[in-house]
Amino acid sequence: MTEDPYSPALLPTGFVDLLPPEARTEAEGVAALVRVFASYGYDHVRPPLMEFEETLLSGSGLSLADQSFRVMDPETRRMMVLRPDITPQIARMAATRLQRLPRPLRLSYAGSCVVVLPSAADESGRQIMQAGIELIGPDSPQADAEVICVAAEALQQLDIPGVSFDLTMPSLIPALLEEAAVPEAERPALMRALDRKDAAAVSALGGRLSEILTALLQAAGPADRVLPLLARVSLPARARAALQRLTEVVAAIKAQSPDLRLTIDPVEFRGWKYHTGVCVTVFAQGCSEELGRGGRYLCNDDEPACGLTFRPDVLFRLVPNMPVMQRVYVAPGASTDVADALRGRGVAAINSLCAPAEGEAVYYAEARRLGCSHILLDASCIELV
Ligand SMILES: N[C@@H](Cc1c[nH]c[nH+]1)C(=O)O
Repeated sequence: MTEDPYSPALLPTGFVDLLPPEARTEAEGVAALVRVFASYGYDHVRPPLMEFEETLLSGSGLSLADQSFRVMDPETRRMMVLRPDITPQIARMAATRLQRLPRPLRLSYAGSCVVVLPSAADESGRQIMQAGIELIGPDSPQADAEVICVAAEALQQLDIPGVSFDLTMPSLIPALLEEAAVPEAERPALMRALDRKDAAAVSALGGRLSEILTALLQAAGPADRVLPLLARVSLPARARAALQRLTEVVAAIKAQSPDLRLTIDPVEFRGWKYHTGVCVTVFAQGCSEELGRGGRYLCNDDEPACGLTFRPDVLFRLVPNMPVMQRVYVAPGASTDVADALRGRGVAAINSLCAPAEGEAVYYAEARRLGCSHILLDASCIELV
C-alpha cells in the first residue's frame, strides 16, 4: 500500500516520533547520564539548536559543513545552520563566554542534532540525540583517559553489558605519509585503501611504506596484544610520538579502570574530521551501531580539549524500557495531600476532569478507560477489580 502523501502522520524521511514508553526511557536515561557527568564535576550547558553559518562552521566546526541543514533567518536574511554535532558549540563557548573560567573546564551537554545524511547503519535517521562531556584546557594522557573512564562509569550505572572502547589515532597515518614524503597526489588512494582495510591495495600503493602500513593494518585488536606489536614497527619521529601518546593513554586508562575492554585500530578513522589526537568509539556486544564517539581536538584552533559524546537514541534501545508507572485516578474532591504523596512515591496520580455532579460510576468508568489500577475517593485509595 502506498502512503497517503497528505496523511497528518507522514513525516519527512529520517524524522520519527518517539512514543511511550521509549520516549520516557530516553528522557530518564539522559537525565541519569547527566547526573553521572555532574558527579565528576562536569557542569551542564545548553547551547542553541541553530547558529549563524559563519559561527558554527568555523574552527573545529569547519568539518561539519557537508552534514549541516541550512535555513535562512527570515528576520536578518542571514544563513543559519541546524547543529549536526554539539562539540564545536562547546568549543565556541569555551573560547568566548567561558574564556575566563579556570581550566581544566569540564562541561556536559545533551540535546538533539540534525544531520543531512545519516550513515547506513544509523537507525535513528536524520535527527540524532547527543549527550556528552568536554574537558577543556589540559593536553595530557590523563585528560584523554578521564573522559573515557567517566563514560565507562556512566555505562556501568546504566547496566549496559559488553561495552568496549576502540581507540584510534587519526593523525598517525597522515604524519607517516608526510614524513615519508609520499606525493600528495598518491595519498587519497592510499588512505582509501587503508580505510577499506584492503591489504592488497595497501601493499601495491604503499611503495617504501608498504611493510610498515601492512604491519599497522594487521595490528588491530585488544590493546594488550596490539601495543607490543606496534612497538616493534619502525616509525619516523612524528608517527612514533603519536603512537607513544596512544600507549600513554592506554596506561592512564588502565590505572583508573583496569577492567575496561580496550581495543586498538591504528589505521581506522571514523567521525568528524576535527580530531587531532587519540580518538575513541564506544561499542556494545550485539549492537552494530556506535554508542558514542570522542577524541582530542583544538577549541577554536588553539586550546587543547577532548571529549566524548554518547548517542542516547542508540544507547537506550539497548536497555529495557522503564517499567510503566502505576496510575491512580484522582476523583473530584479527593485529598490533594494523598495525591501528592502518591506522586512523591513515583505513582502517576491523574486528576479527574469530570464535573463533581457526574457521580462515582462515571469516575470508575473513566479510571478503567485510562488504565488506572486504583481510584482515589476522598482520602482512600481503592483498588479497581
Ligand atoms: N562530538 C563528537 C565526538 C567528540 C566529543 N568530543 C570530541 N569529539 C561526535 O559525535 O562524533
